[in-house]
Amino acid sequence: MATKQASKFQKLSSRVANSPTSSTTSSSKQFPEHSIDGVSSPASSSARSKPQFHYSESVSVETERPKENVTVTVRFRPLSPREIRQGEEISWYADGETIVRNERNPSLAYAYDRVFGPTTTTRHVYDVAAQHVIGGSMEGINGTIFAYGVTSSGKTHTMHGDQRSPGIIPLAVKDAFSIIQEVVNDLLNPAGQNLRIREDTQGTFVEGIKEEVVLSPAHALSLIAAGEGPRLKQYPEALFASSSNHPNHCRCTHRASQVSSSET
Ligand SMILES: Nc1ncnc2c1ncn2[C@@H]1O[C@H](COP(=O)(O)OP(=O)(O)OP(=O)(O)O)[C@@H](O)[C@H]1O
Repeated sequence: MATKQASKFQKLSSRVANSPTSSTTSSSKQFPEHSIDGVSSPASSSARSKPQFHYSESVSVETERPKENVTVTVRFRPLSPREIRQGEEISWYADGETIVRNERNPSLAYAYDRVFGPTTTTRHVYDVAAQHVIGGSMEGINGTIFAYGVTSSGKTHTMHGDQRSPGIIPLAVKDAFSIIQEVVNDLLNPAGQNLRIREDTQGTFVEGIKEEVVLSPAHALSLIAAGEGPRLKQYPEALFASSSNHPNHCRCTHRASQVSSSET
């Protein structure tokens, strides 16, 4: 097919930095330099893109976390009405779930962790390529998701979206809050239910939460034990399984001098 202009596509990268105890062994596969999917790679003639050298085993990202720490996902957008009017045609397309191929020269192809065609919804892109980063961050694993691409390639559409089709950022925020359930109950004070998390110049705090000054390890452990009682009453399943209703003990450490100065 004759082409006038490469179709717009943008890349979504997600990075999950493993915790120090996690293995950093890579599962990536090295292409023979001149071959992707049995065809010649642009890597042999140009250094335009690096990702063609590596791709993960991977279409399994939908069901399990990718084994790579850094994954690169490509999303094509459809041609806009204006581009169609101007007679522009698609020159790169998604060939399956991991290959981007050139229409004019089919031997020109790049492989990525995941490739989405123009009919894919943002929700699907999120579920496959981003959700695991949010889940990981809830478990304490640092993660970054960012989009890059030429102007008008669809970065804003993918990351921010709109009311009708929310982007990765609102979907991630919603997910994060549904994971932690938005509810903070004070386990040391039965009256302290559904407390608000607030912020002031000193930092983030839970409004109205009961604070205890602990003076010894035994005192601290007795308070933790006291908090376990109401939690098990509220969430008996916590006895048997790990749940998202984790007791979060606010640890406020003051140096002795600060405590005494605040008492005077
Ligand atoms: N997957 C998609 N499906 C339908 N329309 C899309 C898609 N991606 C982008 N668009 C549309 O294409 C146009 C350009 O997209 P967008 O503004 O997101 O690009 P951008 O990469 O953020 O551009 P810039 O870098 O100039 O800010 C917008 O009108 C947007 O609605």
